[in-house]
Amino acid sequence: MRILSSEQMRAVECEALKHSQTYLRLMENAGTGAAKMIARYESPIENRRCVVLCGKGNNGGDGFVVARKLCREGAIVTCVLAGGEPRSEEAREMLRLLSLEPVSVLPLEEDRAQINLLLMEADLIVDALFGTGFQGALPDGYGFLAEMSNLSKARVYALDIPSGMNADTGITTGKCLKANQTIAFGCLKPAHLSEGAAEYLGEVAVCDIGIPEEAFSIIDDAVYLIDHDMVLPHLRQRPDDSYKGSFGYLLVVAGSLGMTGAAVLASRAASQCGTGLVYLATARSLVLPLAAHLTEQVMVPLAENEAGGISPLSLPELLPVLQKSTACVAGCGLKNTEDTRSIIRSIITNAECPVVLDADGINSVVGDINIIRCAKNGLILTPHYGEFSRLTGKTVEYIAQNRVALAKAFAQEYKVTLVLKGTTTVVALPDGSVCLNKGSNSGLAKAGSGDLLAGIIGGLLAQGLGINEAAICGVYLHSQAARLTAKRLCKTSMQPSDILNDLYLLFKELD
Ligand SMILES: NC(=O)C1=CN([C@@H]2O[C@H](COP(=O)(O)OP(=O)(O)OC[C@H]3O[C@@H](n4cnc5c(N)ncnc54)[C@H](O)[C@@H]3O)[C@@H](O)[C@H]2O)[C@@H](O)CC1
Ligand SMILES: [K+]
Repeated sequence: MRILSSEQMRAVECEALKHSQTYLRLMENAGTGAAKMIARYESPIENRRCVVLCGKGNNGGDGFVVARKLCREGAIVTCVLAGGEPRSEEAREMLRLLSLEPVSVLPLEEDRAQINLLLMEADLIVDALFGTGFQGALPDGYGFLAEMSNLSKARVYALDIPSGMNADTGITTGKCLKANQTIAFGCLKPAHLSEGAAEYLGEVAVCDIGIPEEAFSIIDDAVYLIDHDMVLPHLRQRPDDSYKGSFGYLLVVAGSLGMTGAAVLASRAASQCGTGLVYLATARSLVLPLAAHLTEQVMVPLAENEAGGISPLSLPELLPVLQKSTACVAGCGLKNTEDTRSIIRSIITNAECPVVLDADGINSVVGDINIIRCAKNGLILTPHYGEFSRLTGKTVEYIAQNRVALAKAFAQEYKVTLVLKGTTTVVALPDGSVCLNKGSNSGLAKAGSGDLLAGIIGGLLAQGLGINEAAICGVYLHSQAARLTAKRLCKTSMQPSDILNDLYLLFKELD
C-alpha cells in the first residue's frame, strides 16, 4: 500500500482530473466513503448524536458530506463551522447541499457553552477541521474544540488526519484531537506511520476516494507499506520432487562466550523458514554446548581467541564453507573486537553470495564504512537506531525523526539494502525505494529479536529470494509471527524463542 506526502497527494489529485475525475466528485467520494465506514462502526446509527467539526479547507468540505450522509442514515447531526466561509468552491457547494438537510450548522464563535454541551453529550464526533493542508499549531478556537472533544466520552473519527497533526511528519505542535479511528483518504500519509502519533490516530483505515490508478503513476518515489499482498508472491512453494540443495545453504557466523543464544536463534530461524541446510560457524569451545540446542544444523568449529570469540586464524576453515553457501548471516552474538572486524571484512570481500550483517557485524564496519561497497552479490544491514547512529554519526533522536530520509540516503549512497529496525521498520533499497513495516509490538523489545530477524532474512536469501525481497519478506514474517505469539502468550512474557515456535503458522498457509 502506498504512502504519499501531502504534496504528492495534491499532485495525484490534480492528475486525477486528467482521467475524468473532478475535485467535487473526489470530495463527495471521500465524505460518502467515510460516512459508510462510520455508520458501519457505529451500527445502528439511527438516532445517535453526532457532531461534525468542519474547518474552512477541503477537509471541512469532506466533513459537510459526512454530515449530510449520516443525517440521511438517521443520525441526529450538528455541524460546527470553524473558520467561517469555506475557501474552495467545492467545500462551499457541499455546505450548500448540507443546508438542504435537517442539520443545524453552528458557527464556532457563536455559543461556546452550547458547543461544549453538544460535544459532551455526543455519541460520536467527526473531526474535519484540518487535513493535509495543516501546518503549525491549532489556533485558539480550534484548540478549544480539540480539548473538549478529547474530554468527551464520544467516539472520535478523524477525517484523513487528526486536526493538529502535520500529515507529513506526525508532529503535533500544541493541541491535537485524539481520534479512536482515523480514516485516511486515497492512501496513507507519513503521519499515519509516525512513531509517537499512535495515541492521536487510534486505528487507521484507508478509504478509496476514486482516484484512478493511472494518476498514481506520476509518483516515482512513493513509499510503500509492506503487506500480505506484497510478500505472498515471493514466498516459495516447495515442490515435492526437491532435495535439500533446492532450498539453499546458509552460513551463520555467530556466537561467542556469553552470547551463544544469538547463534541458536539465528540458526533455528533460518531452518524454520525452509532453508535446506544451515551451517553454524562458531568458536570451537562453544560447539558442544550449542549442539544441545541445535539438532538439524551443521556445526563448523573455528579457532578461537582468548576472549572466547572467533579468531581470524580460522579463516582457512571458514572461507571454504562461505564459498559453498548460497547466503551468509554474520554478526549475531559476536563481540566488537579487532578479531571480529577482521573476520567481517574477509566475509564481505570474499563472499560470492549475498550477506546479512547484524549486530557486531554492523559495528565492525563503523570505522571502515566503505568496505560495504565491496560486497559482490548484495549486502543487507539490519541496524537498530543505536547501531545506525554509530554508522552515520547522527544522534538517535535525529534518526528517529528522519528515519525514512536517512535510511534512503544511506542505501543509495552505499548501494546496500538497509533494514532500519524500530517500531515501524524502514526497508530502504539501493535504488531509492523505501518500504515500511508497521509491526509495533512491545513483545519484540527484547534481546534476541534481532537475531531472529537476521536468521529469517538469511534463510530466505539462501533459498534464492532476491536481496530486496528477502529483506521485505523477512521483516514482515518476523513481525507477523510476533503478532501471533503476542496473541497466544502476552507481550510481557513472550520470548524470541516463542516467536520461533509460531513461525510455522505463516508458512502453513502456503502448503
Ligand atoms: N484536493 C482534493 O481534491 C481533495 C481533498 N480532500 C481533502 O482535503 C484535505 C486537504 O485540503 P486543504 O488543502 O484545503 O487543507 P485543510 O483542509 O487541511 O485546510 C487547510 C487550510 O487551513 C489553513 N491552515 C493551515 N494551517 C493552519 C493553522 N495552523 N492555523 C490556521 N489555519 C491553518 C491553510 O491556509 C488552508 O487554508 C485533505 O486532507 C482531504 O481531507 C478530499 O476532499 C479529497 C479530494
Ligand atoms: K481532520
